[in-house]
Amino acid sequence: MKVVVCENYDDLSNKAFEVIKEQVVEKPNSVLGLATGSSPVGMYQDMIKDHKENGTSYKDVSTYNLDEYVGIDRKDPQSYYTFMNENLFSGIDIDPNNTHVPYGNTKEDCEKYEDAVNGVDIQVLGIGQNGHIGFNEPGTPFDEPTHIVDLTENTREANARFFDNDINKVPTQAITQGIGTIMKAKKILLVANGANKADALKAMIEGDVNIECPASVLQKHPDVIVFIDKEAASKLSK
Ligand SMILES: O=P(O)(O)OC[C@H]1O[C@](O)(CO)[C@@H](O)[C@@H]1O
Repeated sequence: MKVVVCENYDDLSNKAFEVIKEQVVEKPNSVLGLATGSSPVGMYQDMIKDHKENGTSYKDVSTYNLDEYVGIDRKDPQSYYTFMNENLFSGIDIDPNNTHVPYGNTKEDCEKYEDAVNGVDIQVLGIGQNGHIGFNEPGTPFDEPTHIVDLTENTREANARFFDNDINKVPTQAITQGIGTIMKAKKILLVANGANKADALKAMIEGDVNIECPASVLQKHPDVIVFIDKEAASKLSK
């Protein structure tokens, strides 16, 4: 696992963007695994800016997102489908038919998505304060495929900021790629910033590989690059 401590959020976003750009320029029909949450927003802004200024094209790129709330309308402003359209897809030349965000709440919905997610070249990840990746909460087996998950109180509290600061408005379940799905990606690019991620990053990078910190599984992946700011790195021993 390569860990790069960056000056600040803009710096880490830009470094992460450069990795994506290199991938897409080298292989125009790349498959990107994408994440929501606030962490990758700066990287998405850099992708949009670069597309507009330098013409980097995403027309042959396919994307598969990690997760979506259960029971939310796709057009809801807080759905991850809306998030991706607003924060990335509408700003680049990607073919909407090549973008995929999971949806549904049945075993069949999960199996269908699991079968569709194939050949991901780079998987972008954020990390939850409790070490979750995608919506794989602590205790999730490492070989789990796409599944429906009950969100923890901690995750719902962290996401209440998007729901008028009212935890009761935060959905209680999500559909998420499993850790087994995520680990199949050829390369993993994790971005995180802020002191509230410092414990999770310490457990992910320096802790035992343990299902209590889902992100610790990344220690077993052969090609992981982590871009974090100084605050997020503040609890690392070196
Ligand atoms: O980037 P944020 O907003 O801190 O979120 C971190 C993680 O939490 C989630 O948004 C889910 O709660 C993940 O999708 C994301 O990786």
